[in-house]
Amino acid sequence: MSSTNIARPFSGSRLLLKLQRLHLLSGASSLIRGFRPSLGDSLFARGFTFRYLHKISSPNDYTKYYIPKPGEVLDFLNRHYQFPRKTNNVKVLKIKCPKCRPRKSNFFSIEINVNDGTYRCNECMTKGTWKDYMQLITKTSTFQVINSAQMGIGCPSYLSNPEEIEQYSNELQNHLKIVERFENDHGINLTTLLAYKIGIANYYNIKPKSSINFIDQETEISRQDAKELCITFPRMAPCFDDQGQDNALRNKVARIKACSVEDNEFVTFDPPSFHSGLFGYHLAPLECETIILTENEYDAMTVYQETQIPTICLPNNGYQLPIEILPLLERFSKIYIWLNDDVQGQDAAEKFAQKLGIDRCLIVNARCNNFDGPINASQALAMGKNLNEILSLAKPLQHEQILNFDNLKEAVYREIINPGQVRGVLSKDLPALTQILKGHRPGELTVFTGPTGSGKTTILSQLSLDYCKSGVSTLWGSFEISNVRLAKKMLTQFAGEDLSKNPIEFMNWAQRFQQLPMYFLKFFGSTEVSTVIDAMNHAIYAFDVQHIIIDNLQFMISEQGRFTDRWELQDRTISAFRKFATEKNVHITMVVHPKKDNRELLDMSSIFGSAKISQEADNVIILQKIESEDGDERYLHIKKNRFDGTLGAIPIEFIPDSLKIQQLREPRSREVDRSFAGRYSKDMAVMPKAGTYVNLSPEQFQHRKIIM
Ligand SMILES: Nc1ncnc2c1ncn2[C@@H]1O[C@H](COP(=O)(O)OP(=O)(O)OP(=O)(O)O)[C@@H](O)[C@H]1O
Repeated sequence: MSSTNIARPFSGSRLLLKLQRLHLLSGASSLIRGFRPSLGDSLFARGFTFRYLHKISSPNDYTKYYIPKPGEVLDFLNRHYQFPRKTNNVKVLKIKCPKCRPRKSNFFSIEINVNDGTYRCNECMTKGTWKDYMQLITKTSTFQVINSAQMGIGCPSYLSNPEEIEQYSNELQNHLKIVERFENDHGINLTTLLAYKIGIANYYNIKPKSSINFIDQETEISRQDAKELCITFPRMAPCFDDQGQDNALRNKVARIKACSVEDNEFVTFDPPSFHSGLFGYHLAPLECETIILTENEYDAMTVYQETQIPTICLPNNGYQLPIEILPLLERFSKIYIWLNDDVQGQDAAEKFAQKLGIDRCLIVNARCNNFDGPINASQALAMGKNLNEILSLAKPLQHEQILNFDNLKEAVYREIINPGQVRGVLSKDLPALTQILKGHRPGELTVFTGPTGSGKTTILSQLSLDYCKSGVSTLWGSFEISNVRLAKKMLTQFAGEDLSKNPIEFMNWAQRFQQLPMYFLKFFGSTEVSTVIDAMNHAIYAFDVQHIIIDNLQFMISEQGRFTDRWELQDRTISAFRKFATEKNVHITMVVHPKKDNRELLDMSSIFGSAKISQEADNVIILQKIESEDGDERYLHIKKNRFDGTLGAIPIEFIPDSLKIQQLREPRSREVDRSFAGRYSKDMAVMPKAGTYVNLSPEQFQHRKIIM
């Protein structure tokens, strides 16, 4: 490869000027710090320099447009023991200055505005925005959230040569059938495809288990990779190329999303780990102030084709706007957010508007109050709607505490026509769990308990992976076992096989795994609740986390509260997590150990601590273990379900190779099932489908019988 074409990492003052023009300076310091000329010719070094943008995850990554939510400033101050004093102005509080050396004269010298978080010290004259204050107070070490790639699982560099990647778009015109398909199925014409640099390339092993392993002459296991023709959707990022003739700041491919031509369900990213870049970013000229953000590539191309306004889409599969791309959007003063006009899409749109700064965002509703209107831009085009008109009706996000009937009406209607989305994300591995709980919903607290070593972590690992594969961004707080052990368990479950028996497949599965929105807290053992909450807050802002698993409560608060009652500390902790789940609209699953007693079956009263834990929980699941002549039998026993009250139990079996559980289709021991159901006849009396006991309506309950 000739070195003259290599895009070099950012350096020099010219670059700083250009970045200033682009409003990218907040990321620039980290870029300069990330400059590593000694990396030589490695793929990592040959790639594009914007990878350095996502090195730092700290409050500094907040956009300058960020405005704290109502109550956020006070909540943060209390959590960090700042105990503010009142002033004559209700909007202004006095707090200590972290920069001034504590003296009597400068006590409470900072005045902070509780609405926007701006502050000023009357002693040292330091002043700044809310993000500056958060950074002053919070130690960066608090934000210890990592992903699987940072744990060494997966592949850090490109799968293909970055120079080859740049050529993919030239291939499109050799595949006219694919171009025709875009035109006929989506109304997207060749000019638009070329503008977005849509390409064609071969990728390997996109479909799970598609490669073939065989033993060659030397009796070594080899693998034959399965080739897949893919449509490529490039994510573009600005890159400084000072080897070029005009020293220009260009847009280069930072990452590729490749979708199988045969079946667009099969998708891979190259490189697999996240790199900051956006589909269609290059279409926004330097002076451009407005941009549209859509859900996917098809919507982006449709909107651009119809409006000629630069349009980008979310960079990953699912509702995630990673913190690394915020600097790319910093230069726009107006951002239209055009996601699906349904419950999940509008929830995400509001969250993104908050993240990007509500004052510069407008939310597009494709339906435009028309109940049978289109759900997204692609449908709007297919229905012959005028996309410019839809865009012109976009509205800013309402202040959270001011709701008028119109807002409510639209939201209620969205819930009525999308009951499935209200019920939550379905479990693919355990349909019986969906049958009882109806789905995995944001804003809820699930308490999970069971005897020691009965498989709680194993089941939660599997379930969290199950939801994560459906796009639920997940954060694991494993306070008892190390993240590496947990990730190894999860990877085995993800592959569905014992990879130690088939190590040749490791890299293939690891690459897939690292593309999931799965994050881990680095804390281990006893950790202060406020520190954990800070990190959870950060993970929600940075990675749009929707599900948080705490394993387990006792380990997290062990060695704390020595002088206070342990039960009281536990109650306070559970209340804090309950409040957090509701306020941040995330699902928290908390593992709580049971009390030590001799009962064979656990009950609500078996949960360690006071009754507050089960009162605060929306769902209580007990992993029951019953000894029988054929070994032990386990059940997932749903003891509380605030959503619709359905309770039940699911007999499960364990598959040691994949470390997964599955619901038992044929009861192994009828006697055990009969005795279990007998004891819990209030919760369950009938077996409507093999493998599940679900409770009955009061009328049916009169005539209950056990069907086996
Ligand atoms: N249903 C099951 N049947 C048999 N073995 C299981 C089952 N589930 C998990 N195991 C195995 O039992 C061991 C302990 O599992 P796990 O760590 O998930 O239990 P736990 O309940 O979380 O433990 P602890 O109470 O220590 O937190 C693991 O080796 C796991 O592979």
